[in-house]
Amino acid sequence: MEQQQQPVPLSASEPGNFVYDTMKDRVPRILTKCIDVCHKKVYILHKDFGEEGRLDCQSVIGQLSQLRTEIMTNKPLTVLDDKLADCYIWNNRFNEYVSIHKSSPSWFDAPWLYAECFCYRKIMSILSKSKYLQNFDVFSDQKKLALTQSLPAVKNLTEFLNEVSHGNLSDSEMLKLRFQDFLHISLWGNKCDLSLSGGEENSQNNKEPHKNLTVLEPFLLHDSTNRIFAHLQENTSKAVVDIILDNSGFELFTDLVFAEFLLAYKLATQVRFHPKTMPWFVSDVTPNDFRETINFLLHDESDILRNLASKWKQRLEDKSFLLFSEESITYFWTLPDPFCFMKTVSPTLHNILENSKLLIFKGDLNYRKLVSDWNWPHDTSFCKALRGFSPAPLCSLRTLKAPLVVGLTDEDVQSAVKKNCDWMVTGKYAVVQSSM
Ligand SMILES: O=P(O)(O)OC[C@@]1(O)O[C@H](CO)[C@@H](O)[C@@H]1O
Ligand SMILES: [Mn+2]
Repeated sequence: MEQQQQPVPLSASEPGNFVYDTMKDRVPRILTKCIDVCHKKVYILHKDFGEEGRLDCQSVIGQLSQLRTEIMTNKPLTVLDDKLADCYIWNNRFNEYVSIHKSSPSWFDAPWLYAECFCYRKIMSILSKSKYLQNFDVFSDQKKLALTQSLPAVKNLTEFLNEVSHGNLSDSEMLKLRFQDFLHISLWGNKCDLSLSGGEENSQNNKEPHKNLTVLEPFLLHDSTNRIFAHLQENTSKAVVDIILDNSGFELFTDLVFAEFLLAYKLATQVRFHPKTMPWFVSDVTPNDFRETINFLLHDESDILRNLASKWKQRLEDKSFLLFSEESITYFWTLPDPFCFMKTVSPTLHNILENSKLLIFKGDLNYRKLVSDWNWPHDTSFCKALRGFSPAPLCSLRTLKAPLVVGLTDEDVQSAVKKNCDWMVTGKYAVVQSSM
């Protein structure tokens, strides 16, 4: 029996793979877009705040440019000197790394999860120290555009939800089929991600996301949907479901629609949403994005969208939708830590999740953190890869955009490799995996 290698964290230390290309090309390209966005602010800040405003903006641009150069030339990461609540935790991670490795982490040699997350935390640090850009979301315009360009799909999905709501789902088999539809629509909504696209527009161009879902089935390498449905059908008296969100725009809309379906058909009594506490991986949802999305739909010219958005506004008021926005709870989601550290690092959040009936983790970065971003053998069980993280029954709805995956058989892997050598990193393939 060959001794299985101990899995290790992915890193960009070896050229010629997706992780290396991400740090060498895609992350610098995302930073260039940030710099361009800030350049457009110089004129406005100069007009509104004179020379002081212009200099403040130029200083941010200079620091972002320096960050980009440091990444591209594999310089060491640094400690942070901002006043944000999690600053000490990041500096603890830096010092822990130095004490183990006897040298500072560098952008290509540090674990990829640490380095990539640190890049977005560094952007936040630079903006937080500026006088006039400290609350500026440098990704805001890209996230707004992603939503407006997905409007045709948003409208068609709303019509589908209305049709289903007027249909008869008393039959459990019909309910299961519609559950499958809305879960899969939320899953495939994860393709709309601006980090993988390097910030390039990546909205939902399939205008009828609820049709031809069967066409996508060959790309769904593992599907625990029925197991998840069975779990939600058990004792539905008090059923809190948590959605740990990923991308704003179309994906957020599909998550809201899925949550609406769960509540309308009594598969949940409350849905709690977990956004990121700061702008993250370009398109990840902040509390502001969540509120602005509902507010944007509230003012759409179509009454079906306005009606749905006003229902969701009401749900936020009656708490059947609950949005976590308090930084003392949300900060964990933007740390570099694998989720198996949550109980120690953020016991408050872990306690909250322990009251859940089901935790739904959306997207690739959350998957990476569920499995510690380690290069596990593909046939490692999903539960083993969680390394003991289980505050409640959980599942992951993930389109594959990073070179790691667990819970697959050899034939699953071989058939995907045959079709597309980049099968793990294009977002074309997906898994629905659960701890149950
Ligand atoms: O979490 P998401 O939005 O599904 O994907 C995030 C992502 O685009 O960024 C990282 C690479 O830059 C990978 O985890 C993945 O490709
Ligand atoms: Mn994302």
